[in-house]
Amino acid sequence: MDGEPPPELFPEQLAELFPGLPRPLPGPQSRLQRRPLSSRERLEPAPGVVLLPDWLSPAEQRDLVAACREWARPPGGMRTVRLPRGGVMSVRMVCLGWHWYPYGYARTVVDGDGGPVKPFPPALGDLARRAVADAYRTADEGPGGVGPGGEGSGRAGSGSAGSGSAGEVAGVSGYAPDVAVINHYPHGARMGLHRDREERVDAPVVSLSLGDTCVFRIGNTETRTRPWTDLELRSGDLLVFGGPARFAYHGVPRTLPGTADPALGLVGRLNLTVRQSGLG
Ligand SMILES: O=C(O)CCC(=O)C(=O)O
Ligand SMILES: [Fe+2]
Repeated sequence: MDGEPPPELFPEQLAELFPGLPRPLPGPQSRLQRRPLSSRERLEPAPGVVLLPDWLSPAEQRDLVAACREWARPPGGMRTVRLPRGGVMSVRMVCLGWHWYPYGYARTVVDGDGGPVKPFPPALGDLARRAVADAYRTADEGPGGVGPGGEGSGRAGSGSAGSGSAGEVAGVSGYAPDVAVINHYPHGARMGLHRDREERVDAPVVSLSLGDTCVFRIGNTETRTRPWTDLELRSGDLLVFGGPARFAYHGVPRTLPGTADPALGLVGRLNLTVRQSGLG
């Protein structure tokens, strides 16, 4: 993640405030298209970006929420993140494996209680590997039934992977995730457009959503401005961005408070991104 401008500033607001600002020409990602916000089909809205709705079963979602509660405990637990220029992120965050702070990785919570970062759980690595395999599975590889829900769920492998097939996406073979960044979005929280760029390798980012629905914006690799695509992410959805989209700007303009299933027992939204740091 980077912080120019601070996360609370959105480029469309900038454009409204300063209508005279020159608009950058669409970059190589100009193929990004607007899609219906609420489609529940497998979606590949841009090369390298794959959304698999309802990838996690309700039981897996509950287990992950319970695990997040444990990971949130001190030391090295859920913290408020301060940005170098004085801003405060509206999400709260806890990391596993490596501690992300603005803007780097450390083994201890250098911008919090100084505690050691909790270990990256092997089970989360397994889940992320399965996520990447499901996301970039080509149509002719068949459903496989390895995703949560298994065969017959009508999800895994249910579409053409297009340019996203595993053989072509950087960092898929030998994918070795070692970091999880867990964000809690209380009502009203959001995350400005940024790139995940503290990692030293280009392996895909795996993102799992729990609780309230959000609007997730994925843009282009060049600028914080359009073209971008808004996707609705609901509890249980898997989003993977890799290959040409690995370093695309992305963010969460808003969550939809109260949309979570009350049975999940979660107020707000949790997002887990699993990454490969390349830090060794
Ligand atoms: O909450 C999300 O869906 C995105 C989180 C994110 O972009 C990040 O943690 O870097
Ligand atoms: Fe991010």
